[in-house]
Amino acid sequence: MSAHPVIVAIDGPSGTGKSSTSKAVAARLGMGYLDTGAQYRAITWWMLSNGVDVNDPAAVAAVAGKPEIVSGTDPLAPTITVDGTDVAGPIRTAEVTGAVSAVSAVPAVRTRITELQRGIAAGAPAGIVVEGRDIGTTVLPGADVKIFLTADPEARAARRSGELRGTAPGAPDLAATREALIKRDAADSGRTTSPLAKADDATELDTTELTLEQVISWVIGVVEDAGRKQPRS
Ligand SMILES: Nc1ncnc2c1ncn2[C@@H]1O[C@H](COP(=O)(O)OP(=O)(O)OP(=O)(O)O)[C@@H](O)[C@H]1O
Ligand SMILES: Nc1ccn([C@H]2C[C@H](O)[C@@H](COP(=O)(O)O)O2)c(=O)n1
Repeated sequence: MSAHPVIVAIDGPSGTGKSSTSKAVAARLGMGYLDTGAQYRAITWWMLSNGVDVNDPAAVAAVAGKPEIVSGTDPLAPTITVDGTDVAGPIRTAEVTGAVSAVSAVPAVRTRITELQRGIAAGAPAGIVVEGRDIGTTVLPGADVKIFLTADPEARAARRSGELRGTAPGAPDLAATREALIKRDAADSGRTTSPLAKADDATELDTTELTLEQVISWVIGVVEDAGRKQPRS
């Protein structure tokens, strides 16, 4: 048996396949799964729903401790609630996507959400795959496995655009999707507190030319290797 439940950090920009890969890896290995972007989206949704000016960092910071955000970590049925309300749908609107980078750049928001994430990871009995932007660098610097996924903006925009066309009538075209994605990456990488970044000890995988199944298999291989290397108890 492993000395402790394995913790896997998967970071990278939007559309690189973090969520799809993390969910599948966690499900196949019987681990928990945490989508940290959903938590930042949830607090952003709450700010917008409560009339907080998301472009005023002081106003956001003043109420950052108010909403109660609860994440369910079953990879086959991940959930997210704010003050008891299921927000899995509302957090994916264009309005939330457009505001989330500003809200998540506020240090008080990051402190609050980081504490939440660390608590969830520490309490995961079978280990957990945590995906986001700063998991390997800041949230869980001691993670057993750190992976940083990348892909060309064109591939990422095509993936997102296909996904949006399938679910949202009147969704933005490929060029608009690419532009929005690059803008969000720049904001997430450029913020002062805990920006999107590869940890020095993370392994980078470019997924541009890979199928989702190839990425999943590669990550499972890395996680299984790390489990084998753990000291036995
Ligand atoms: N290697 C791949 N090849 C083709 N499509 C992929 C690949 N990886 C993911 N996808 C598809 O791309 C879309 C975006 O993937 P996913 O949501 O997992 O990315 P993400 O990195 O979590 O993005 P975000 O940070 O914005 O949530 C999904 O429709 C997914 O099925
Ligand atoms: N660890 C994280 C995860 C996410 N964010 C912010 C920045 C993203 O643009 C936004 C939404 O994430 P997504 O749902 O697209 O994965 O949340 C962050 O700052 N740190």
